[in-house]
Amino acid sequence: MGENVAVIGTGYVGLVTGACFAEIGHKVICVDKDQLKIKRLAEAQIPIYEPGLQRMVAEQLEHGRLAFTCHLPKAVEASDIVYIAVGTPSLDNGEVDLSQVKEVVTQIAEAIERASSYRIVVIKSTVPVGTARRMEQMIREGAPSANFAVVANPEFLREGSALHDTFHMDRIVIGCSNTEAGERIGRLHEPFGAPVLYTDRESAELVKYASNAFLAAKISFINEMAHVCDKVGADIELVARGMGMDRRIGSHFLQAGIGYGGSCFPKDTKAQLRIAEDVDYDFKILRSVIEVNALQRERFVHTIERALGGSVKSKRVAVMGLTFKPNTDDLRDAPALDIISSLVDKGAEVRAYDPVALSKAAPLLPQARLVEDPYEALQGADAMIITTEWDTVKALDYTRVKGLLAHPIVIDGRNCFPVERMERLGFRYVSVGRPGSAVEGNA
Ligand SMILES: NC(=O)c1ccc[n+]([C@@H]2O[C@H](COP(=O)([O-])OP(=O)(O)OC[C@H]3O[C@@H](n4cnc5c(N)ncnc54)[C@H](O)[C@@H]3O)[C@@H](O)[C@H]2O)c1
Ligand SMILES: O=c1ccn([C@@H]2O[C@H](COP(=O)(O)OP(=O)(O)O[C@H]3O[C@H](CO)[C@@H](O)[C@H](O)[C@H]3O)[C@@H](O)[C@H]2O)c(=O)[nH]1
Repeated sequence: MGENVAVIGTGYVGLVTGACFAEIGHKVICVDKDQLKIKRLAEAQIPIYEPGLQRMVAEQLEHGRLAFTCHLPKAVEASDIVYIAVGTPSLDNGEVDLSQVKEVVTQIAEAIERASSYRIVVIKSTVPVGTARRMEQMIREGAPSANFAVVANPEFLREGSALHDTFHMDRIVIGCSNTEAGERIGRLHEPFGAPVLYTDRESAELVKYASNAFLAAKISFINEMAHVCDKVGADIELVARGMGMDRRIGSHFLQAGIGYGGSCFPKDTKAQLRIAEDVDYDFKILRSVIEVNALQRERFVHTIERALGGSVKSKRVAVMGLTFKPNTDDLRDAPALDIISSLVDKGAEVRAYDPVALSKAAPLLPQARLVEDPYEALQGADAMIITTEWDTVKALDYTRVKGLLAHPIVIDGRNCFPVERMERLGFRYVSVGRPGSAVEGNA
């Protein structure tokens, strides 16, 4: 049976959640305080690049199963289940900024009090352990006579494959203190066909941070192994493949490169570290994971310097890819941004290409020339630098690329090509952790 669901916050998570719930037959109202965004969404104009999402939103709007509003109280009144999917960014000290969550919880409490019928409030935003319990207290204080339950239901989708991830979830984690409310949230998800794990709310909140921290650890581990490979002449791709064939390890998240970025791993690893510190626990592994990831960007800049004879001063470089990974236009904590800033500080002239994020990147990169045509970026450059493994970058005509570059040097932070292929084409090819493509000198 379809439920009436309100989703508060129309960022990646809110929008994908709302559209997918509508797709499986629920009636969904998405709420945001950004009026312009809501006006555009109501016309099926999507502010993010996410394959398939625009079409799904347009179809669900047409079917009348999806609506958009700025009016939170009305949406809560019209719904039995209220999802919170607002942002939880990092503060400078690594702590999670819960101001967006607190703001909506206050408004939800007022609306529930007025509605005077049962509501399930679900926190989907990534929040520190204990937040669901504190939300319940906040709502109780703001709505003393309300009948409600608070459930923790963290989100595990990845940007760029968000719809696929939602329809092929490995698991749904539902943290609740009230079994009936938890089971209703389980039934809400039934059409997705994923296994459900019911937990207490604190454990559900921690599953989210633990999962991101563990995946980030896999990445930092393989990046450290890549440095060892460079020094001993082994091939990180083969090492990762050999490790991944062991089902206890698994083959995912063992791609060496320039480190993780994005809106989640950097902030969530810092938040988990902070959560541990708050209970007087020094989470040593996680501290190293974060440190290694920061170093990875610096090391890549040193690799570029060494490949260009020791300095990038007055060198022109073409940077391919700005987003933190392909198939998204999200630039939050994208490694390319730090790498470009550092190259510019060291005196390089940077031209950068990205297939979808140039307009979002323009205010963030005033020091670089942003170009829509990758070949224009490469014309006369001293080196090509690959920072995001976009298909459009991998599919360039590399014979033409070689002809355009002033020096045939490709420094690939994402190991896009077999070393032999690039050598055959006549490039000096520098990549991560592979024999024949390391650059001399210490990392
Ligand atoms: N982005 C991802 O891939 C991803 C995946 C899993 C989990 N998460 C988590 O999900 C949460 C949301 O992430 P996101 O990337 O979608 O966030 P976002 O910052 O892109 O979007 C948040 C939205 O909430 C809106 N908002 C803020 N305050 C509001 C209010 N008072 N009323 C109505 N709307 C309000 C903002 O206008 C914005 O549109 C975060 O906790 C994040 O850690 C994100
Ligand atoms: O083997 C790998 C895999 C990923 N990355 C990098 O890691 C970052 C994150 O990638 P990915 O996890 O695919 O993207 P996100 O969209 O940030 O998704 C992560 O963060 C989300 C927000 O919490 C979670 O919901 C997802 O489960 C989790 O994968 C990117 O910079 C990737 O380039 C690597 O360097 N090597």
